[in-house]
Amino acid sequence: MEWLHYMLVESKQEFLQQSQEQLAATANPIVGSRVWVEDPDVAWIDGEVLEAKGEVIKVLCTSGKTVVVKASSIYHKDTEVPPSGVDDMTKLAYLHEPGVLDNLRSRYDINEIYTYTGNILIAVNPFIKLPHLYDSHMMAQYKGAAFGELSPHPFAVADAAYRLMINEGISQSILVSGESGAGKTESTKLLMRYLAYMGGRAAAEGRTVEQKVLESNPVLEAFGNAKTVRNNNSSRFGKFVEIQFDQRGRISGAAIRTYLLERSRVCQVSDPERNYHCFYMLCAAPPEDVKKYKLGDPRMFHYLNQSNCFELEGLDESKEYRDTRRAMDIVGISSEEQDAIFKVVAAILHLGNIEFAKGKEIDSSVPRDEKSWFHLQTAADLFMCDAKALEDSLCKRVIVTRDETITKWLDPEAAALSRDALAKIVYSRLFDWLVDKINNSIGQDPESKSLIGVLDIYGFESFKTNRFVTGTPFVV
Ligand SMILES: Nc1ncnc2c1ncn2[C@@H]1O[C@H](COP(=O)(O)OP(=O)(O)OP(=O)(O)O)[C@@H](O)[C@H]1O
Repeated sequence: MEWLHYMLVESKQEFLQQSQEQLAATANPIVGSRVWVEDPDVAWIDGEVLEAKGEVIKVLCTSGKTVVVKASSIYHKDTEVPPSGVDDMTKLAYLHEPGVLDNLRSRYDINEIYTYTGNILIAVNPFIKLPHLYDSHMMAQYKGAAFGELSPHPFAVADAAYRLMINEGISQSILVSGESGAGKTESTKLLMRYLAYMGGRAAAEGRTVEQKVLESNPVLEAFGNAKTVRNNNSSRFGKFVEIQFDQRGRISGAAIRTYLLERSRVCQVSDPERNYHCFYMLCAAPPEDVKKYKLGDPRMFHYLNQSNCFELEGLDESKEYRDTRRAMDIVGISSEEQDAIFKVVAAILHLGNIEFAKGKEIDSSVPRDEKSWFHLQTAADLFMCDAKALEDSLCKRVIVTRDETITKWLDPEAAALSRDALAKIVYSRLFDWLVDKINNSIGQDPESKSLIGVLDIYGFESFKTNRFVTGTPFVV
């Protein structure tokens, strides 16, 4: 039950207050009552209290095991819950962790992946396609239905936000939060699809704003997504999509704001993860492009071969390259601009292959061998800059004081760090440029009356030891 995510439409106050009151429900369990106790294998297991002596409680678990636990570590079990669970967890007598997880599991077992907690929607990732849940017939059903009248669904959340915006004239936001791989990006797309359905214009009016927003996804994913331990297509950036509406509630513009791109991934990848998708797809481009950018097998490149994962099951990188190019055409990135983008991507790979050795001066460095000189020259050609200037920027540091400018040599380790810093900054500028380009193509409406924002805050990973701080966890 680890793939959960939460969507919040309005205030979280009510939920927090209620859960705090109900957490206190464990006091004084009596003999014969049903309780939850922690279990090392299944997280929580239910059982019956056999003995209660002050703080010490003896419980006969449903697994047949008898355990002795502290009164403060057990939770009452709600025996009134139907076997298929409840569709809104505020209906549970006890809103504590074992109760919530048990209810989500009961619903998941009958293929109900969505559950409310008041106006929060909780989704459990099904990891299988459920097209019947998201078709136009389903959207028609949720249109105008009161929140809670139909089964829990992202369309109901989007519908409630849309109606509040129209009826009260106030802009709304929907927060999509959860751990990596929980399904936030998929849910964000569903929310946008529904908002497009409600506020969309007729197809006869040409390519619509909502089409453009959805069409920009493959471009953003190629440059901002990567395979992680949890998710083969993990978004490594946060995204706030702002859909703007006119007086009549029709979509009039949109903007995508991105933040916190995980820059360290450009030059540091751990097994079995991968770098950003665009690097691998460029290595699998048609031979003329591979030749033009002096690329080849991804195993040749330091920024890719720190991990042993190069391919993704079921993914044809050369097709991904063609699809990304096509998506770039659609969002209005010209073929000259596309060439410039991929030159930068290739240059970063060459940059990563420059190694440094000690130079003649004390604590200085120079590219190590013929191979490093080749990659330096190629990176400079692709960046369209002078190779000597690039070498100096890696091997020297310029310090400007009030009175003078001092040039300091860097030793081989410092030069390698300076190379990685350049790769990261260039990549993140490229990403920002792409987002600007997409926004120009979608078009914002400075006159818009109100907007609905969808925040997809990317997943935090809960490892035993967190190597990188990848984002700020949200507490819902
Ligand atoms: N509603 C759904 N129906 C079917 N499959 C889903 C659904 N939601 C998620 N998935 C599956 O789970 C995978 C991971 O989902 P998604 O990329 O949306 O996660 P995420 O929370 O955005 O992760 P990250 O924070 O790492 O970007 C998807 O590629 C898809 O295969």
